[in-house]
Amino acid sequence: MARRPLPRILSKDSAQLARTQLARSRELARTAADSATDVLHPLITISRGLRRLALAGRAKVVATPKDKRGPLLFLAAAVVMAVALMPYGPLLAAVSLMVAAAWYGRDHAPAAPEGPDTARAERLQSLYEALVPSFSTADDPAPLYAHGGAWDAVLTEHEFDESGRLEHVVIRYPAYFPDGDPESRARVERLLTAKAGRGREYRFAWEEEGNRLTLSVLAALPTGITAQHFVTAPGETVLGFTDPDEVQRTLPLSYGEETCDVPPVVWRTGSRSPEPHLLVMGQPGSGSSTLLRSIALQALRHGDVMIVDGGGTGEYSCLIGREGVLAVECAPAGAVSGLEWAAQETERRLLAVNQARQAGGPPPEDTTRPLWVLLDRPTVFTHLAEAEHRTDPQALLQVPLRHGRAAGVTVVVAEQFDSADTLSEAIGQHTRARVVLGPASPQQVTAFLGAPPPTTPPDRTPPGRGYARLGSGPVHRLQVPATPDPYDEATPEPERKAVLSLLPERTTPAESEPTRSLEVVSPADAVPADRA
Ligand SMILES: Nc1ncnc2c1ncn2[C@@H]1O[C@H](COP(=O)(O)OP(=O)(O)OP(=O)(O)O)[C@@H](O)[C@H]1O
Repeated sequence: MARRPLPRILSKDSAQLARTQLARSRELARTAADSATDVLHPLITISRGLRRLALAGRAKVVATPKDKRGPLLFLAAAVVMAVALMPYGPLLAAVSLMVAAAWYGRDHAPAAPEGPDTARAERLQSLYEALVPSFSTADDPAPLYAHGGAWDAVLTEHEFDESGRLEHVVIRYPAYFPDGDPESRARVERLLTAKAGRGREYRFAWEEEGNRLTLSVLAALPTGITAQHFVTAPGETVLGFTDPDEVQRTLPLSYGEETCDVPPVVWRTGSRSPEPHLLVMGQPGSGSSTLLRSIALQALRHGDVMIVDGGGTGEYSCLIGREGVLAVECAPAGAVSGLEWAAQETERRLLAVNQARQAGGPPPEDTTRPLWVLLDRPTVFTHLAEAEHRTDPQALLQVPLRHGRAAGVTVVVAEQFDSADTLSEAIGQHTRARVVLGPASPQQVTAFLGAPPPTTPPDRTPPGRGYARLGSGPVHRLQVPATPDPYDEATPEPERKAVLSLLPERTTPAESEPTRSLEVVSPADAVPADRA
């Protein structure tokens, strides 16, 4: 299989990756050409001078009347003879010729003006002026920023795209600017976003030690990556894809005959994971069910999955009756019985593991297969439970959330922003891996992830686009792989095929399974006898 840096299908979407590589190669070629020119410059000047002298000599001969050419040639020959007979004559003649050639070979073209053209210089000046109120105080004796001051002392690097829009700029700011204060930073970032042009995504990098702020324009993340078999180790789940400079690792992805390497956001689960449970938050239609489906397909490679779907739209029906799928519950009673079983199973595993440890043995086999509990919109059941005075399924999550890590039980919850305050305290406390999808204000992202988004919000947020943060790590931009419901008629054929190819074998005959309605399997029936 041919491996190329980027397939065409991806390069449309991930122009950033391709552009970075192209820019690097261009930069390399330009540097090599510049170095060669520097080394060969004297030689080039002398040859140019010799050529000019030869042309001047020829022109002189042509301009001399024919009757005077004979004496002229005689005179020249006499001079050559005299020089040849003089001590060091040939050497001195050669040196003089080289000096004359070097003089005549000088480049007389006026040097190209350094720095940006007028329009660009005006933009930089306007950016500088806009920053004056933020980066100056009245009592600064030597302000870096002053009205009418020179922008080139503080905007130390700048790049524009072909259309003349600012693409990258490094800004020096005074040491007294409170760059540790989020509100002061946000004010400057808002201002720069407006001045550099809205409608694009910007990353701001504050270098507090050097008092430097770097603004860079980010290309959109690729949206064309479909669900596929990701090359990961057991215990690793790909949440989506991010910027190349954000993570050390890349994953090979296949597109028909081609492959390309894309940087993933990998979430590690299991007994050593510091972030054993995940909470996904977003607006309706932002792609949280799609992310849960993607996680379920990856989890089923090594473990068992139980799904509790409060949305009740049948988005997980493709998983019903598949090997490893213990239950897909979409009714309140089923959700409660499913989660009761999950809590008991967590306790059983915990006890068995503890007993085995005390006996000095390895964990029993029936505790090692990961169990995943995926809940889409659990607050719907909370609301119903309140109305009917029944058990709130969220209350049953306490044990899997608290002890799941040691028992190999992972909980993933997806909820919408408007129901966030109905989520239980245990969910808030124990879900240290977080994803926010769809349109969200910087304040919402900061409150949910515990850190501000590293980029300005995109103008248009496609489904599956957002931010991810694992524990106290950095906030990553994220694009979830397209993992649509294969039974949805609107799903494009290639994506439908991709998802169907990842589904495990059926354990119930296909005829008995409804195509589009939801079947509810009791976990007690579904769990294999040796694990029940
Ligand atoms: N990562 C993605 N790539 C491409 N399309 C996506 C992605 N995520 C979601 N979509 C599309 O966006 C639409 C909504 O997705 P999804 O149902 O997952 O959102 P949701 O947040 O669960 O919304 P709801 O709660 O209203 O069902 C679907 O048509 C889906 O195919």
